[in-house]
Amino acid sequence: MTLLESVHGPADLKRMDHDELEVLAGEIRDFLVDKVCRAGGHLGPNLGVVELTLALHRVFDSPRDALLFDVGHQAYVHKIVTGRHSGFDNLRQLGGIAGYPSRAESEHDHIENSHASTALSYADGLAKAFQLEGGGRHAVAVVGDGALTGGMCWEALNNIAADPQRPVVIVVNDNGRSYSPTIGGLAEHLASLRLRPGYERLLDGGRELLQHTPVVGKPIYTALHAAKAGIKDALSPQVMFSDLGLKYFGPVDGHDIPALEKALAGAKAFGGPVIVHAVTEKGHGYPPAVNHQADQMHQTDPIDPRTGLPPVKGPSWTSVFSDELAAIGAEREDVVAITAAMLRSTGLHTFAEEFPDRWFDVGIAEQHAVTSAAGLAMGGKHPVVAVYSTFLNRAFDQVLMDVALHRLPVTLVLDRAGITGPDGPSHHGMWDLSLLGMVPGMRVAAPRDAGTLREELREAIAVSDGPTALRFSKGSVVESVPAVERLGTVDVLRRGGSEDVLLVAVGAFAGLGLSAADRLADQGIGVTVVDPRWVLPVAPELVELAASHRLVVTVEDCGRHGGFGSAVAAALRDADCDVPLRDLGVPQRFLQHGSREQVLAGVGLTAQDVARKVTEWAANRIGDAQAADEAAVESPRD
Ligand SMILES: Cc1ncc(C[n+]2csc(CCOP(=O)(O)OP(=O)(O)O)c2C)c(N)n1
Ligand SMILES: CC(=O)[C@@H](O)[C@H](O)COP(=O)(O)O
Ligand SMILES: [Mg+2]
Repeated sequence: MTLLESVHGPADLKRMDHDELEVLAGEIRDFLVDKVCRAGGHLGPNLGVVELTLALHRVFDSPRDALLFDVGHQAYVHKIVTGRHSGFDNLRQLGGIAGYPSRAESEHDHIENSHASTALSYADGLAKAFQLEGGGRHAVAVVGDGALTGGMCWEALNNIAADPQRPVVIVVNDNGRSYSPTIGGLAEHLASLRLRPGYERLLDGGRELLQHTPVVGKPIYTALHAAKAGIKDALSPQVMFSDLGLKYFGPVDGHDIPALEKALAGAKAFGGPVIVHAVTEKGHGYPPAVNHQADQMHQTDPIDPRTGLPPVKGPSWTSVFSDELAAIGAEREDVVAITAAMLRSTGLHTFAEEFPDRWFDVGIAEQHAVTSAAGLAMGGKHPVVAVYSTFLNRAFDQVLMDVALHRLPVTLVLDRAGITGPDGPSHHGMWDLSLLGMVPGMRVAAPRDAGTLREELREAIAVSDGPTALRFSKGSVVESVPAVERLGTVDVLRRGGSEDVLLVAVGAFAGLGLSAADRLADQGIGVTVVDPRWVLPVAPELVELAASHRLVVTVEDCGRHGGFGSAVAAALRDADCDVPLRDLGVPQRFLQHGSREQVLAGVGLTAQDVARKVTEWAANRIGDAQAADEAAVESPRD
């Protein structure tokens, strides 16, 4: 039996000596490479926190002490040592263990939200609760250098530092990177701390040396001790944290278990707000990750563990956007690009390489990204802010009040819109249409293929009197889903041969709509399928089309509450059009992880499901409508 197999909980770690822990760390690394290469996941971040996680579980007493992981993508080791290593064959798969902490999986898990920069706020709240309960428990937040660039962290630090008697342990997992190297003044400050020997370590070393230096040692030590404050400021510019009222321990080698345990034990005993600055290496121990130029295997699809290479894939929504924006950038020098620490994964890297002065990485700070874009627009630029759909949630007020209120030409590009799959409930991009539908003057496009993505991106960037947004899915994209005609902004993809059913398919669901129409045609139900292209506001041509059919069905890869279907229903009401409408979309629930296809099937968003539902509705509605037509003929109104 390996040491890893002998670990069923943190207590097993506390029984090990440091030699055994070193062996265990090696076994965990081999385990991570093997399992994550097969399943995909966050290999780099987790390889970087092996020793840190072991030390945390040896010094603190989870779950009595709360170990909080910011984002949570780096919690695989935590899961391994809390009795879940057997679940890694199904990591991030339907029914398998989640890629983030999961309260349903373990009492050791707390934060399920994978949105960054929240852990310190949770820690502040938990510390207050522990204090009210009489103390004795520790709130320990592990936050990356990237997450620390998020605004919520600084709101939390301000509060955490407010009470010097309230223990909060903040462990900064500083590997110098988000996906790519972390940017900004804070990152520079952390780097300056990393480059200086830890003040405590230097003091310990000096004390040791002087106490063993006969005769002159003692007076020199006494003099140095008197000058301690000045030495401290000079040796390690930790003043930012200490000026905030936070005790600082570090920098500590994040791969040295004894050193980590010493610092964490000191922090645990301190009894107030304290920072332990652990310096780690993303991908540590696995050269293909350490040397991975783009992002040190921050998040990887299944790869060959020997080569570290993923399978070659076709064009993706992101790659099409990436190339088209760069082409637009060559034509429009007012176009600038903004990323929130996700340059490559949102496809802005091509633009950045071609126009090095016209792109900005703001850190994991979507709120700042949007309002900074508003500033750029006020300055005569046309900013393109590329974020994952789900991360736009935290910048809603900035979109509403900093951009739309001023009718500024900012274009939001929402990648990973709709069900994403393996990253679970806080990553599905199922909120954007409901949010943006509330924003006066906002225009939202949902391309259905590579061709319409290029076209609608250009249309969006051509708008100068207000905000626009584009939303598209995660993964591969088809080049073309052809239209038979265009009515205003609406593309007709298929004429149903009758006026029975109008099926309005949003974005990537165009293919789904056409497949459902094929099934319905086999049953003799004529379905006209259209792609609205610009989904918000609802186009008048769509209302006209609806009015000429007996039943309207909308299908969207977004939450139903306040989504596109709701907007169409409102537009029909406003036009006094009483054609019955049924809206299909993602149910307003938190949906667990699985593949995109599995999650969609789980909520009835397959061609078969859509065809079955339309059949039921059509049978009732069309029958009713025909009966009403016949009645009208027999006894015309007076
Ligand atoms: C609000 C938000 N924006 C973006 C992301 C995407 N994201 C996931 S992990 C990550 C980088 C985190 O860097 P860091 O905190 O340093 O952790 P590391 O991966 O280095 O361990 C980003 C940008 C996110 N999870 N949440
Ligand atoms: C943790 C995080 O927010 C991302 O790393 C997430 O895993 C999205 O990954 P994709 O880029 O594969 O959608
Ligand atoms: Mg980092």
